[in-house]
Amino acid sequence: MKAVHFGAGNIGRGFIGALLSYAGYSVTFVDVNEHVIDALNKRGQYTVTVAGEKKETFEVKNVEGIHSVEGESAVMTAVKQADLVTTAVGPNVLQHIAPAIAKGLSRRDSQQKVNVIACENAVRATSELKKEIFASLTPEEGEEVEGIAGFADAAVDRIVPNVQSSDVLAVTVEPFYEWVVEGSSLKNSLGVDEALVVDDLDPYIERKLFTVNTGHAAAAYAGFREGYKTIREALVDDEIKPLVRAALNETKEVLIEKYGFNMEEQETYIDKIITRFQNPNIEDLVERVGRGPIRKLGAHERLVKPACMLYDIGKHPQALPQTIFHALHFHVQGDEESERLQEMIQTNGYGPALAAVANLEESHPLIQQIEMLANR
Ligand SMILES: NC(=O)C1=CN([C@@H]2O[C@H](COP(=O)(O)OP(=O)(O)OC[C@H]3O[C@@H](n4cnc5c(N)ncnc54)[C@H](O)[C@@H]3O)[C@@H](O)[C@H]2O)C=CC1
Ligand SMILES: O=P(O)(O)OC[C@H]1O[C@](O)(CO)[C@@H](O)[C@@H]1O
Repeated sequence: MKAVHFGAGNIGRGFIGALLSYAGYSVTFVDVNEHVIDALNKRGQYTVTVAGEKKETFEVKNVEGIHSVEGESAVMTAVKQADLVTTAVGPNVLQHIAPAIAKGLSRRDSQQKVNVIACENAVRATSELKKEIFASLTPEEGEEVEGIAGFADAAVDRIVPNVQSSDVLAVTVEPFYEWVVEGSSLKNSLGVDEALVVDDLDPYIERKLFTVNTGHAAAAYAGFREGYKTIREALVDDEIKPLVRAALNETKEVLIEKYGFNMEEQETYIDKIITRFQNPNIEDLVERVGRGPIRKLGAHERLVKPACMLYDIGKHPQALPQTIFHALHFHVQGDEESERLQEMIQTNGYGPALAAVANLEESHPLIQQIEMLANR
């Protein structure tokens, strides 16, 4: 079985690539980072360190790389021959890789099926990728591709921090992982026993995004504001851990209301996730977890969406707006979104800046609450 995976970064190497290789796929990584691609081709394998109570390492074998720009025709050929195409490039990059995937898919043998799965932290990222792919195809090509390619949405959960190492391929992961794939869209069997294939992804993706990612963001943005370097340091703070829990209690209400999750199960899920954030064997920087604040403050994202859902049912969230207010202070040199956000705030103020990035009216109660926090 052949897989082509776009994005040989933390999740690409530390989670999806490793899982696929273990399941028997040969994995061709496509990336813009030539050092990573050269190293993959030179060595054909890399080391993953699992940071549990005991550190364990294993080798991911049967891998190679293609540079996405220089190797454009090789990318097309790889997609043309693949059984599976996956991505972990970041939701905003999907539009840039879509044309190459479209080219490869449109040149396939019409009998040979393929699955496409975007493994990004976003609700229904594969559906977004599919739209971008079809935008590059003629109606005839689109019809052909629709017949042979299964576009399955997915949720990915594993904390994979940045590591400082002289080995460009080295990656450290937490022991926990969960890959949930919506089975109804698959065109053929995924062949990965570790993947959880479900009929309806919505409850899984929203539960994950509004618990793991909301909680992580709450720790990162409050931690950044208080001057902490890592998530673990932030969670030792007397005020930050209660804020994270309060934010997750608010998203818990949304999840119970929308999907009927069991209260106790959700509380156990929250406890487990906070314990994962505090993993003493992982150094995860608040700058990594908070990166890209404009995307994270989007209308369908981990902070604004659950807050708005609470207002919609007549509730008055406190911890989520407080977290959003912290997020509006996130400013890291080199994080282009954080720099742009600060410029927007300086020009227009907190409320209008949030209204613009979250696509809300300035009269929305969340914007009013942010203005109140800003004027305190
Ligand atoms: N790191 C984590 O703990 C988790 C990350 N995710 C999601 O996984 C996705 C990737 O995140 P990470 O692996 O952490 O980021 P990363 O920055 O480590 O990896 C992204 C990779 O994509 C590559 N890339 C960028 N533009 C490209 C292009 N045009 N063509 C090909 N490759 C390109 C980058 O060079 C990089 O190697 C994101 O959507 C993130 O939300 C999801 C769960 C956990
Ligand atoms: O910043 P992104 O793109 O969501 O990806 C990094 C993510 O990885 C995690 O650390 C673990 O899933 C998230 O909480 C964090 O948001």
